[in-house]
Amino acid sequence: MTIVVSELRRRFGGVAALDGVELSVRSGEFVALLGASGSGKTTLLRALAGLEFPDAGRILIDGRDMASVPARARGIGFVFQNYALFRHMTVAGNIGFGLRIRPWRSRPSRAEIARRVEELLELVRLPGLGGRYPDQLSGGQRQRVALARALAIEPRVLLLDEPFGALDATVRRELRLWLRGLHDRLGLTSLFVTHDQDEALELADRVAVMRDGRVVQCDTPEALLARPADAGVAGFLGDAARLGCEVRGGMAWFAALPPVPAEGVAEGQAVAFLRPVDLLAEPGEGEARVAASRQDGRGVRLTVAVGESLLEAVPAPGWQPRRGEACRVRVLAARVFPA
Ligand SMILES: Nc1ncnc2c1ncn2[C@@H]1O[C@H](COP(=O)(O)OP(=O)(O)OP(=O)(O)O)[C@@H](O)[C@H]1O
Repeated sequence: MTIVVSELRRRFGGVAALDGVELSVRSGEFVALLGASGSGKTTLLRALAGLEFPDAGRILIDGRDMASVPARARGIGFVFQNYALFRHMTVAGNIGFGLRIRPWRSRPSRAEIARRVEELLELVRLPGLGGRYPDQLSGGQRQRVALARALAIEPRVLLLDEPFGALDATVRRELRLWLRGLHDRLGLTSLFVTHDQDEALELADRVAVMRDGRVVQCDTPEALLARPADAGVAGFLGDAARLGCEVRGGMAWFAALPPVPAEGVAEGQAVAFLRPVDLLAEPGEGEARVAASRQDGRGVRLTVAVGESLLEAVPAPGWQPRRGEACRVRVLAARVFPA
């Protein structure tokens, strides 16, 4: 299923929640919607699901205009962070709900619904738990039930709004990798809202960055990090430090770092975004000093004091830096925009 959104607008009083959204999702793609709070992510997802009515613009799903298609007829499954399960219903009751409320003509038989529910419980790795009530499950299990409920109608498009927002980091990571596998296996087309950039960059084929009711860039994680469309996107992604500089003769010049190429950027005051992996700290007398060193999942990260700034950097291979040690910092890459 392809999804094409064009010129989509939705106002709430004085607020333009959607201000001309353009987005195109290919069949089978997993796209993350990433953006600050209030940028319009949930409103866009709700409009796609048919729960919100745009003031203007179009939504095409597999080429079909959705304007007059009600939510139930869109063939879309959705999971919201606070889309609570029905507490008075068992897990099996919750999962089969979407099938039981179908018009009788398309409603499967009771036996067929029971069979399908068992299949879905297997799929979300909760076999045998159909008789439990939501209160008897962990948060992660509940979200998997919500997912099974969304999948019961055999949607081709899946919309997820911070589905794992309330879970702790370890469960969250495990569930998102599992979800990505499920998406691939079922051949779904998925849109996933998050404001966790690691989640977006790890999971998605492409990430659509939203700001002020618009998609400002939609690209692969690699392309977003390497070529952010503007300073706003660059600042939002990749734990980048922001450093003032001046562009002269195709180079960006810093107060206390060596210059880097900045081709195509207008001469004058500019701002550079430097990710930790862009800065290589090497032993030796230089202007910088090691302020701190820590190990994270991606290896050793140094905090180096350079002039007035504290910057995150990676150490040269084989070097075991000590705190306070002098070093030199090489800039491997930088994204530079006019100030
Ligand atoms: N029903 C509503 N009534 C009034 N204003 C609304 C309504 N829904 C959304 N808004 C406003 O529209 C803007 C976009 O909201 P939306 O929930 O889409 O943002 P979001 O990117 O999903 O934010 P978050 O990450 O905090 O969930 C916000 O300014 C919000 O206050």
